[in-house]
Amino acid sequence: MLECQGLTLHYGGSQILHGIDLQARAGEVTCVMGTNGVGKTSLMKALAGAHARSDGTLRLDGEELGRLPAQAMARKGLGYVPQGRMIFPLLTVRENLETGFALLPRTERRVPDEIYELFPVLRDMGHRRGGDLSGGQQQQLAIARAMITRPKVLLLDEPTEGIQPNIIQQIGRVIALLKARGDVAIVLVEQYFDFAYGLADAFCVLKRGQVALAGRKADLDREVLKQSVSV
Ligand SMILES: Nc1ncnc2c1ncn2[C@@H]1O[C@H](COP(=O)(O)OP(=O)(O)OP(=O)(O)O)[C@@H](O)[C@H]1O
Repeated sequence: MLECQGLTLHYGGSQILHGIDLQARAGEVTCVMGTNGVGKTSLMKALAGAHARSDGTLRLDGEELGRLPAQAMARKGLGYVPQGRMIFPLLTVRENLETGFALLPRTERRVPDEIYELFPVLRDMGHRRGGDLSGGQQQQLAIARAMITRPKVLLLDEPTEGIQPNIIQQIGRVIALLKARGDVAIVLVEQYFDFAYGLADAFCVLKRGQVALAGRKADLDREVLKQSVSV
């Protein structure tokens, strides 16, 4: 389980996150929601070590994680799929996957069969350049690359952004399959309410850098939740 408490974050002099508490359990999807600019991406960056938090504690399976840089966070088990996917457009699909190897011991540097079972399109397109893939395929590649390091936590920042509605379902299926494995805690930033509601087990709604509403899906009223994330 990933637990953060009292997390704060600044960009220079401006404070963006004001004491966020969040828990994400293995085998569950914890959905971070909120309107544009409330700090969702900043929270993901802080969890991934992509931008250092200013304060607050972070624990993974009970182990306290200091303010580690992104590579060290990844080694600890935090897999991060940033907004915009950040795949390498000129590298092939296979090479993009292999960039995840840097974090693994030499003996474990191979793409597990399971990755291709989850994302068959990546096997078929192994020699194509990342930049030639569709948005949905790139998103699958970005998730697969994060899975190469066998993370305990998968941080997904708006995986449906800029993707055609029919492909969004494919992404949803992949997230549901990863959740069903039971060993990964998925933290999902998502704007599409129905998509998020279908996948989530728990919610954390942000407003101006603070938690406005949080809880388990079963304990939250759907309409109240929907209202809290609408503009
Ligand atoms: N590198 C940065 N330097 C300064 N301010 C930033 C930086 N990145 C984000 N911000 C500001 O921090 C606030 C929160 O941004 P953030 O991207 O975390 O929000 P968000 O909820 O993810 O928004 P969106 O839904 O639009 O992606 C915004 O006011 C944004 O302008």
